Amino acid sequence: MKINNQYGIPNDTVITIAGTVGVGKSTMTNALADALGFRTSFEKVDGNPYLDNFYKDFERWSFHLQVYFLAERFKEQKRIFEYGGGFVQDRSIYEDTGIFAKMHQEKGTMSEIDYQTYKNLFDAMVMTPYFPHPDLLIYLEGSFDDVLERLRSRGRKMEQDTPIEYWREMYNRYEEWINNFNTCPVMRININDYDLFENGDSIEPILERVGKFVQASRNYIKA
Ligand SMILES: Nc1ncnc2c1ncn2[C@@H]1O[C@H](COP(=O)(O)OP(=O)(O)O)[C@@H](O)[C@H]1O
Ligand SMILES: Nc1ncnc2c1ncn2[C@H]1C[C@H](O)[C@@H](COP(=O)(O)O)O1
Repeated sequence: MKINNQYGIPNDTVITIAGTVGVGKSTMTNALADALGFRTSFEKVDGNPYLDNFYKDFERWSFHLQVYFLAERFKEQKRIFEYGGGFVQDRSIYEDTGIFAKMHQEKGTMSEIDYQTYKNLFDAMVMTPYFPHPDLLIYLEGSFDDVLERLRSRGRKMEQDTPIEYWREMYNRYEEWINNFNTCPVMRININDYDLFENGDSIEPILERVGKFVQASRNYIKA
């Protein structure tokens, strides 16, 4: 096991960043990958052939979008595996089903049949012993108002045009989801506890915590 950093984080570690839309996952992904010399895996928003249409008509496009995201994330998973790890990933695959697909099914914007088809596919591809889970899921959390402010400041039109209730519903679901998530180790970070723009050094304590988490979970697996 090779380690090229002072935090004791092995070079083959896979870290995934989870959290609601706009909370700061992409920014954190870049900061951690830069600090560790890791590769990044981003979800593509530009060039996503369904996303714009989805926001205009959930019922029509939710199944298509979920299948698209699943295929994209699975391809990324394969790439991560082929490189032998050393990645920071923007959004976990678990949020697709645990948050998005479930929410649309329960709100009636994805039919029960479509949801079951999607869920069967997801379980067959992901929830199997052959699918490598990340070493650590970093969950970013903050107040709803702070997240909304970030969403506004980012200014993606399709998200701005979506009613605030959508983001509130998602925010509440995220809190419940993370409290019950146990597929891989979780480290929670409050977005008020660091500032990657004004104080680049605030990544340091995060890296130290990541090192401790990864070592503890690898020792646990070995024992
Ligand atoms: N630590 C931070 N402090 C202040 N603003 C941030 C921070 N991280 C992200 N942002 C801003 O919040 C918005 C959403 O961040 P982003 O990383 O794109 O979120 P996500 O990937 O979770 O959707 C962007 O405008 C980004 O510049
Ligand atoms: N699985 C998904 N279903 C619906 N919408 C999704 C899914 N994954 C991501 N999205 C949307 C939400 C945002 O508008 C963009 C990008 O997400 P972000 O949290 O900003 O990285 O895609």
